[in-house]
Amino acid sequence: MRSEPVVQVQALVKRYGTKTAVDGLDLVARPGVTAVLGPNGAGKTTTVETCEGYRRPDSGTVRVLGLDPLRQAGELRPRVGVMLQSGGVYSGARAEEMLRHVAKLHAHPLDVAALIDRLGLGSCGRTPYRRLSGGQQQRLALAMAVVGRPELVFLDEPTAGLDPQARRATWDLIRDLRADGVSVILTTHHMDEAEQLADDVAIIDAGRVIAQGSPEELCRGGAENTLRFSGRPGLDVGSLLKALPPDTAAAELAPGAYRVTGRVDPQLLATVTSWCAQHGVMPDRISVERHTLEDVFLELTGKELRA
Ligand SMILES: Nc1ncnc2c1ncn2[C@@H]1O[C@H](COP(=O)(O)OP(=O)(O)OP(=O)(O)O)[C@@H](O)[C@H]1O
Repeated sequence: MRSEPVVQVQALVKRYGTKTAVDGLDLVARPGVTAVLGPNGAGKTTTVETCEGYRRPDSGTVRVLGLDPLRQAGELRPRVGVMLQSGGVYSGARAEEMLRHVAKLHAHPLDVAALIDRLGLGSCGRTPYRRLSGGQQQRLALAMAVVGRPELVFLDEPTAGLDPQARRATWDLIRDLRADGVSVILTTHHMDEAEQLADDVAIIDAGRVIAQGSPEELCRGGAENTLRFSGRPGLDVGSLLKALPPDTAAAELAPGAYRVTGRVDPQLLATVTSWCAQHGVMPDRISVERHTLEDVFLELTGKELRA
């Protein structure tokens, strides 16, 4: 994979009348899968549509594969796949015909039949677009975005409203794209999707990127994690605390149910189990609750992700 950024956005500002939708946004996406997360109205779609060349920045610069999406659109178009939420499709066209048509516009398209099968669209290949279900339309839009073997794909909420099976098929397809060296910019409302698929996550709020990093980095940088164990009631929690690093808390929440909060790393786990061994305690259950991306998001934005 090339290591130069696939998308570079600098100081992007985009206003709609008096409303500033994007407010000096900086974003660098490297090869791989980048998830763009943010609460409703944060400016995700506006940013992505500017990268796709559908919107003109009021100020700032946008480069996609090193090119200007407005001035170099002709050069960029065959190299980039875009999944449109809706529209742009003649409602009477049949699903398979449409996909074959898009495939023909590209020099080295994917195998259309295999892609149809892959996305579970086999039963509706001859169905006119307007008669497809919402989920089928969405999978077709995904197929149309990737069939040309682009170097980079923009996927705007690709699994919104899909059933679990279609969602898994979409995830598998995105993983395969990544393995083939295709970069993906993915906006999503699903934290688990970002955690599962993304090499890098950018959290957008009020028109700016407020945090960016791998899911692990973001979760590590966030608040404390929790370790729970159960043992006999009435253990000397004060003595356990003395064995633990400063800034760690420990408590017996209910008889025999203990909770340790702090930076839970392998060393801390080892300290707790060795303290138990020294005190003749056999913990019958021990668990670590990792801080999730959802927690980080909530802490940073103060908002729930879902609408
Ligand atoms: N065409 C438009 N005209 C006026 N205001 C707009 C337009 N498009 C978006 N906005 C406003 O700009 C802000 C950012 O919208 P945008 O769609 O980029 O956010 P988003 O993060 O994609 O939100 P969502 O998760 O709800 O899709 C919102 O306040 C929205 O209402």
